Amino acid sequence: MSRVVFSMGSNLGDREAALRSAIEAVAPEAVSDVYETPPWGGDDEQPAYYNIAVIADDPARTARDWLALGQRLEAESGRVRDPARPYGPRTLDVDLIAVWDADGPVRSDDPELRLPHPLAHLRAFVLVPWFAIDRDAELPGKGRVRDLLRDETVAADARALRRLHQIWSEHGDAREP
Ligand SMILES: Nc1ncnc2c1ncn2[C@@H]1O[C@H](COP(=O)(O)OP(=O)(O)OP(=O)(O)O)[C@@H](O)[C@H]1O
Ligand SMILES: Nc1nc2c(c(=O)[nH]1)N=C(CO)CN2
Repeated sequence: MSRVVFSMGSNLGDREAALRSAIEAVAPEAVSDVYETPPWGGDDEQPAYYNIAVIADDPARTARDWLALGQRLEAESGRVRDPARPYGPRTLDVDLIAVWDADGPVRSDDPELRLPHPLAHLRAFVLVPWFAIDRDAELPGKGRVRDLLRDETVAADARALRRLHQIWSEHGDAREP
């Protein structure tokens, strides 16, 4: 088995369409509503993001496969990287937050794939959508998402998020906003 939690974000172009294409490509088990979130990380001169959390399960895929899929989706969205702005605007960002295989949580220090994602516990735009689709969510090594959301800074950031609308339904009838 291989279960993955993705954080997906977009703040350039048609944000909704970029997220929809990515959702379709991963054949998810659960997808959060869309949240509008202020840019996190200090590069504030850019549009608000649309962020979602996505859970997918595919016994045939390894963590590396999920990474490759995410990177392909980013490229297909037309993402252009600006080395001068590591946290600059992007058409699509697909981050692997955590992956579990048959042996439990996958751990990796490889810069190409760090797991669990080393900054996830600090990011309300990751934790709030994830908690919304899994009340028992746990970030390996950091604890329950429910508890991580109680951190003062994370909680303050969480108050600045705006839940917008549903983007996917398990019955296959993803709704227009
Ligand atoms: N858990 C992970 N999920 C996605 N990419 C990762 C992960 N760990 C390492 N990477 C690597 O990070 C590199 C930079 O990715 P990207 O520019 O999208 O980072 P970012 O999303 O802007 O920043 P952050 O890693 O802080 O979320 C990629 O080349 C990828 O190989
Ligand atoms: N609100 C928000 N801020 C970000 C995001 C993101 O998806 N949403 N992604 C980043 C790099 O992964 C950096 N900052």
